[in-house]
Amino acid sequence: MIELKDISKIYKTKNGEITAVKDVSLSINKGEIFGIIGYSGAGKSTMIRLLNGLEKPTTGTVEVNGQQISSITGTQLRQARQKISMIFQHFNLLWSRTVADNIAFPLEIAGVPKAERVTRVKELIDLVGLTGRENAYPSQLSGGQKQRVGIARALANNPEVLLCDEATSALDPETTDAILELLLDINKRLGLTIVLITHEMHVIRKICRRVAVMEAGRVVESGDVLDVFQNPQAEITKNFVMQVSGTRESKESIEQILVNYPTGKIVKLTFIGNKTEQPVISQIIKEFNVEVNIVHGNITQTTSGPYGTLIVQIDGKPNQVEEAFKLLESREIQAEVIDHV
Ligand SMILES: Nc1ncnc2c1ncn2[C@@H]1O[C@H](COP(=O)(O)OP(=O)(O)OP(=O)(O)O)[C@@H](O)[C@H]1O
Repeated sequence: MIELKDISKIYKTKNGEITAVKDVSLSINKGEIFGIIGYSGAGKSTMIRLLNGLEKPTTGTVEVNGQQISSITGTQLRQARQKISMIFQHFNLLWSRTVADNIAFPLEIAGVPKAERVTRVKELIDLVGLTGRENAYPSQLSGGQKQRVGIARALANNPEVLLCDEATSALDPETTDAILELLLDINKRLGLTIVLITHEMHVIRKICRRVAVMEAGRVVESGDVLDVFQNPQAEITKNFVMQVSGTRESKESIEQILVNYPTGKIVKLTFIGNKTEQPVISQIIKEFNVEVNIVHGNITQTTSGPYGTLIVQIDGKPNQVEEAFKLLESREIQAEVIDHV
């Protein structure tokens, strides 16, 4: 559906060249929700602009829905862009138009006749849950409602791809979740391909099936969300995963435990899928006569299943601790010994 091949984007500025995107190759499947995560300056916005043809890559090719966006121009590009819609962090609504008229705007531009527009706007208002608010102005809406208008407007011309540029970054956590649920629902109902950029792992965890992690213009890691959560490779990915596993907060407790309990091992266990439901801790206590102190525990849902982390101190005779590790390994539970913070 979307193919990025060896993309680099170099901006020429007064102060020299800036490489915003470097050697990126990515494949995004039709109908999937794909996340691109990175801190500020990683190159995410540039990636979005390359995907919708607002920027041309310096090298490499961008193909969307069978069309090489990176090489077409003029009418051809305008037509292709009608099938690539976008929602924004600050909604970008027209403040002097009502909800219904904002949603009708792209239909007017596409030359859709009035009667058809009215029907379509009604459908879209129902789809995003804004029934009853048709005649309100953006200034009378909450942030979540504004983003619902943004989503309805983006869907007006039946796009194939929806690009989400930090679409929930201006919203509070509850509203963020409601908007992410709506995106998930739209993805399921319409089979729409969604690419979202964010700096929040929570967003990735909640709705993406696959993720690419960007740092300094490069994709440093990519794969299925659960795999990346269970086995993050790059340092930056580990930091992002800590955002959802809550292990960052437990740093102090681990420091304290290392001081208070110099014996035994502090271990981070990572469980995924149905392994989160196994009673392994009670089993290692019973079978190997080890002591287990729980330092931190957390379980969250991803679209591919649950993901849990548990930080424990395991103490006992060395051979028994070793046996306990073997049991964990045989259950495919990842155990990582933490010997410093
Ligand atoms: N039009 C431009 N001209 C010059 N440099 C640019 C331009 N657009 C982006 N850059 C630079 O490219 C790099 C990547 O920027 P980009 O906006 O893509 O990152 P980002 O991950 O989206 O970060 P943010 O969330 O802060 O926008 C930055 O160093 C930025 O200053």
